[in-house]
Amino acid sequence: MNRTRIKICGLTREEDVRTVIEAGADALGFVFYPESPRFVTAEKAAVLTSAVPAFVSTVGLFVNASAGEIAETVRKVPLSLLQFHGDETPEACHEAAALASLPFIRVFRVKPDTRSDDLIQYEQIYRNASPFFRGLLLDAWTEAYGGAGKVFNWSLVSKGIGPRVVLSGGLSAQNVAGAVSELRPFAVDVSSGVEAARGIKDAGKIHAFINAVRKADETV
Ligand SMILES: O=C(O)c1ccccc1N[C@@H]1O[C@H](COP(=O)(O)O)[C@@H](O)[C@H]1O
Repeated sequence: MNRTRIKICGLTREEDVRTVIEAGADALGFVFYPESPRFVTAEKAAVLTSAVPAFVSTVGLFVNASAGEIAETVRKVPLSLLQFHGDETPEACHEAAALASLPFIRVFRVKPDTRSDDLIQYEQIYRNASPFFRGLLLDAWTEAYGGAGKVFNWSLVSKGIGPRVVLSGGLSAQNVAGAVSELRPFAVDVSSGVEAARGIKDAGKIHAFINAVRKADETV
């Protein structure tokens, strides 16, 4: 049986962190992008991550932050992985990851004219640029960089999109099983689809999302 890894992103409250851990997510995401409604300061994230047990990952999401800013955050918050969700070049990702001594994933924001070859090329560029690179995260292209709850056209990417690909963009308990069976990503990542309001998670939606992934895992 496949076991799709699950990341729940955009956590801002201790009760939501507890719910996500109890529900069995593999990774928790914290948004260090000041323009996001889910933004948390490093000080707040340090409190939120203190409740995270061993073997559950903590992911720091950044949008066009400098290597120095990221290193400063990492000094205060125990993060396992960096997520670059802006326009960061391969060199910028490598510099920040090396300074922070942390691996990273890089977003590819899928547009209507994206082709499978574009993903393969992009993946190779980042892989060649840095030993800290751990894979691509696919999201729908939006002006706001991410967290918009927007689904991209999955048929633009091939089935079995890659051993390390993280799928995101408008996922929810309603559509995630289809995504897992259709694309077989290594992991799925959700923010808007498990919220009651921006930055406020909904425990029922979190449990429904994780149950839907686990049920789909039984069929692939
Ligand atoms: O969550 C945000 O506010 C955010 C801001 C800027 C860049 C990315 C952001 N979130 C990430 O976007 C994708 C898709 O989220 P959604 O499920 O469609 O809401 C996901 O990887 C979030 O981690």
